[in-house]
Amino acid sequence: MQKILFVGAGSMAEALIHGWVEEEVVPAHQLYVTNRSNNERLEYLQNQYGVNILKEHNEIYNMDLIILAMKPKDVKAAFDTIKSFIKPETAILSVVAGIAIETIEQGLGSRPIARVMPNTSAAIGMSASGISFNEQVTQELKTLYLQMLEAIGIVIEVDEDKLHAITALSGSGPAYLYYLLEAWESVGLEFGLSKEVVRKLMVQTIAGSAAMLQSVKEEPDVLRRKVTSPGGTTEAGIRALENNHFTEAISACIKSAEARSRELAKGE
Ligand SMILES: NC(=O)C1=CN([C@@H]2O[C@H](COP(=O)(O)OP(=O)(O)OC[C@H]3O[C@@H](n4cnc5c(N)ncnc54)[C@H](OP(=O)(O)O)[C@@H]3O)[C@@H](O)[C@H]2O)C=CC1
Ligand SMILES: O=C(O)[C@@H]1CCC=N1
Repeated sequence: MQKILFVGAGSMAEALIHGWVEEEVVPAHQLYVTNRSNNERLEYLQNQYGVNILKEHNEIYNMDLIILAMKPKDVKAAFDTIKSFIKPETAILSVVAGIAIETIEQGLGSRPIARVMPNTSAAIGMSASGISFNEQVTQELKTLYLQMLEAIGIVIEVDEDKLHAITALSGSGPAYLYYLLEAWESVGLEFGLSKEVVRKLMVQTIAGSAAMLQSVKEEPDVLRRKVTSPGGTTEAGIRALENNHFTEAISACIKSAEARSRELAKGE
């Protein structure tokens, strides 16, 4: 894989570039970026990570891998711009939520196509990614993709239909946790603690809980019960969550995201 082009240069492209360059998975000089119009953004990525800016569309012909990293609504326009410049052997890796392999085949022709659903923690080597392939992806190419994704976190191969669920769970997942932290932080401030202190406590609490789940190998409900003393503070807190329909809210959150991914697949 000598030359890799990101078509779309936003948050997700940057997270992957950051992770791959930092983890020395792909040298920056092999990475190229292009977008619709924001040249400043391309210059920022060039200055920050040492990647190349694609100068003209003819250069697309030299790419070994094209990573699709635009919003789902922009996919069609991007296909129209790039399709006549892509050579038949060039592989495609799409991070676009909801857009099916079949749609990419229709837009860019029959070729090796993989869909990956990473998350923005790829930037620090902590992505949780799901991946699916079409039949033209060789075992060698699969292995390469899995290595590239394992270098920036964990990766799980699934049937393409399950990517909707992975998008809803771990693709969008960081945003749910940041949203939780926003709420947590504002209560901490209400109690008169400094933002710095609350942040330190919450980050450590989340990291510690995740590490406990990973190392102690007990179910979340067992770990939860160990924190919850009868008649104590946690019990009071959990009761308030129940009274405010916490489980229903989380279930609705993830199911709405999954349903939205399916809508995106239909072009809605
Ligand atoms: N952000 C996330 O956490 C995750 C995102 N994804 C997926 O990654 C994709 C990108 O998301 P994100 O990075 O957040 O989006 P951003 O809005 O940050 O970036 C989108 C990029 O696409 C470019 N673009 C738009 N239209 C075209 C076009 N026709 N040709 C070339 N480039 C184009 C934009 O260029 P310009 O600025 O010039 O308009 C911009 O660089 C989405 O499909 C999303 O589903 C997947 C997993 C997680
Ligand atoms: O919100 C989105 O549609 C994308 C997909 C997963 C995370 N961000």
